[in-house]
Amino acid sequence: MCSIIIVRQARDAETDINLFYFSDFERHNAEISAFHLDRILGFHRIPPVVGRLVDVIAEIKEVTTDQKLSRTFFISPVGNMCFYGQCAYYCSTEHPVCGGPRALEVSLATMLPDLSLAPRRSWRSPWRRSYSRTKLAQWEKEPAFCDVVKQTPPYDQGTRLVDLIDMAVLDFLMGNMDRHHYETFEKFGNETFLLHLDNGRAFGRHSRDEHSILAPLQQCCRIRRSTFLRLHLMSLPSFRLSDVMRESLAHDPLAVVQPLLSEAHLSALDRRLATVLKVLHTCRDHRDDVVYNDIEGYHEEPD
Ligand SMILES: Nc1ncnc2c1ncn2[C@@H]1O[C@H](COP(=O)(O)OP(=O)(O)OP(=O)(O)O)[C@@H](O)[C@H]1O
Ligand SMILES: [Mn+2]
Repeated sequence: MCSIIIVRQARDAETDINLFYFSDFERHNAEISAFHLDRILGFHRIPPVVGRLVDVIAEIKEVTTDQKLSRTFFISPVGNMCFYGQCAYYCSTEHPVCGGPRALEVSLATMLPDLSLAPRRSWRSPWRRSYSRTKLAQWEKEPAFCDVVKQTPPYDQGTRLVDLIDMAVLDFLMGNMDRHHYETFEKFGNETFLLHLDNGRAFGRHSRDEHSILAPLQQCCRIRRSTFLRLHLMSLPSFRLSDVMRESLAHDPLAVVQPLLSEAHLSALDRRLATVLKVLHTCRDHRDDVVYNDIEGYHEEPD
């Protein structure tokens, strides 16, 4: 296990609407919830992430061999054991990580094989956001941007484009604007799946939907048939996405402390799913090449 994210924000707090997405905190419950959502959507592209209650004193302070980390522990005015560690941003007394008084919620991600055994390649997403407060990215200015992408390797062959659109659907549902890159295992070349790593900035807002995250779907009007069928299934009352997510997240060890996602975040999932299906409906009204058939021999199609 590796890749720890620590609780920084109350579960119900919404990200400040005046913050750029790149200034948002990363949330441990978002990493956990993203793993569950990715699996429920049938993608299986996020390595398992699980919640744990860690004892700040017994499991960090008393066992660390890192002198620099050790020196950042302190007891807060209300008697909680806190630390701030060493990093470029948010590592100061003003941004402490505190136990209550010593228990701390964290997420742990399954460690991928070492890079020496399974090298990975990082790809810039064509729909990445500009990291500037003033500049627009090319995809925000050009309505026919997808036509360019479709002719550009590796998106001109195989499943890469529909895989990217799967990732956009996942990100729209959980409100993740922070998908600038994605990774693949080098060994499989371009005939491979995408890894959906780094989901800590998802589930920041439940009262707003960020439509621009859906740009790849909206601009390309293309989707895997398996994804389309799964989305349709999750919109039916007996398989409602929010219900399946609630049930799935209840299995996480942290669920006994408090639900991993608040009800507001769960119902945002249903609302956003309806939006994705609406976009697909509009696409299918205008084009007949929307559905990429990745499951031959299955004949039923939802409306
Ligand atoms: N489960 C994992 N196992 C092994 N390596 C991982 C895992 N998850 C992420 N990584 C690697 O750790 C690095 C940082 O991860 P991540 O992107 O989540 O952090 P970040 O601080 O948000 O980075 P960035 O600023 O690039 O967005 C990346 O190089 C990624 O490949
Ligand atoms: Mn990141």
